[in-house]
Amino acid sequence: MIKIKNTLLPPFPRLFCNRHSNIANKPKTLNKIEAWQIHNYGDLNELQLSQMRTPVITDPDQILIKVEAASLNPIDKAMIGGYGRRIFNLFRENNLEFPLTLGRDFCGEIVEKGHNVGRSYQLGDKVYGFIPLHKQGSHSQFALVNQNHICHKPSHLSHVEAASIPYAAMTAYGGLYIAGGLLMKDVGRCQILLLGASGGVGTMAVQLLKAQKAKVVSTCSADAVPLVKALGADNVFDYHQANYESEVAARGRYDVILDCCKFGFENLPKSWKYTNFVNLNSPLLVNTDEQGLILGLTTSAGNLLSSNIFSILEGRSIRWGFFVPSTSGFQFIDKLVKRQRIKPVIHKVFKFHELPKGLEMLSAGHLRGKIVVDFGENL
Ligand SMILES: NC(=O)C1=CN([C@@H]2O[C@H](COP(=O)(O)OP(=O)(O)OC[C@H]3O[C@@H](n4cnc5c(N)ncnc54)[C@H](OP(=O)(O)O)[C@@H]3O)[C@@H](O)[C@H]2O)C=CC1
Repeated sequence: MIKIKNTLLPPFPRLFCNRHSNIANKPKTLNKIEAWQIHNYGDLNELQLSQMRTPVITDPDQILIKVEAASLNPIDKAMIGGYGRRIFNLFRENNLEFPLTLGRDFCGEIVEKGHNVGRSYQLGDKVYGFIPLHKQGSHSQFALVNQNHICHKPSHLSHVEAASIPYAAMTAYGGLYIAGGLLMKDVGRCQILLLGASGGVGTMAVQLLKAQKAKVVSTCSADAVPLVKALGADNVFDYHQANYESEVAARGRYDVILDCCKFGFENLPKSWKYTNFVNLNSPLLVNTDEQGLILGLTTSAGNLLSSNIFSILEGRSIRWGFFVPSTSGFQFIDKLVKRQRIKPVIHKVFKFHELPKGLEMLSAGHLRGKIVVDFGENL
């Protein structure tokens, strides 16, 4: 059931937005926009549809977006449970932890901009992009974003399609290119193994790699094999089949194995040869949440070191991959999207007021691409 909570925040001074605003696109009552927020950590029941003031630009690089669509990501559900709170709270503006708006990417329209934002972004422009984890998110009718974290919406995509891409693609980029080291390599000569290629991150990773002519071997469930093949993967193996481990091993050495399904380094068959194994579910944030910053960081460093001790001797390394809010990374992805080398893969679309249903579906797993929330004309 939808719960509505009134959380009218005190207005901040309008320091940086001066004349760059498009009042016509704002809601009639500025004090009453809606956002999905949590007021405590817990389970999905903590999520409430709150009424709040339209966010106000406080940084000259900020842009106010009227959000038209936003995707759902596993991190949204994890953050409802308090995941990452110790580290993210270090960077939150005004130490404002609650109410917390989730949502890490979006597509929408520029309605206001700070005075550092140049002519390349005009009021009324349609853009898509991402929001770093320590910021208030995009599951809100209006959201503040940084001009370095957006690009113009590709004209061939709908707002729902465009919103499905940024966070998942940037996680694939962070895992493969930054943690996996592909930035330093001739990707066309690399062979990559994607574990869990059917999900949000996996479907982006396949397309990113194929756009650069890498050899891509991937695993997924039987029903997703046609999808992953259609995205371009060279070999796709159903991980429920008894012989899949030997089939994967038979393809030879992998420059990177990207784990998009919590497979775990410790569960890798000995027969799989690789240079870098990238885990997208590092224990870093869980350790700091549970043990505090110093002990958590120390434990995490110990975890990483111990899993690497024998690996390094054998010429391979275990790494942690993350979503990285990289401007150049997003520009790289945007180019591939605009050349139609990366296409959106959407599992299901929910309306704004149905967002918790989307998170329930996400929690149940077995996704084939992204769940996206369409904000529609509900302002
Ligand atoms: N560190 C970071 O910054 C980030 C980390 N992540 C993490 O990355 C992972 C991927 O995220 P995302 O793609 O959004 O998640 P999804 O839930 O969209 O995708 C996971 C996919 O893996 C499949 N799968 C499950 N088990 C296996 C298996 N043993 N072998 C092969 N495929 C399997 C699932 O389908 P099926 O079960 O039907 O086979 C599903 O399609 C998540 O664990 C997430 O927590 C995501 C974003 C950022």
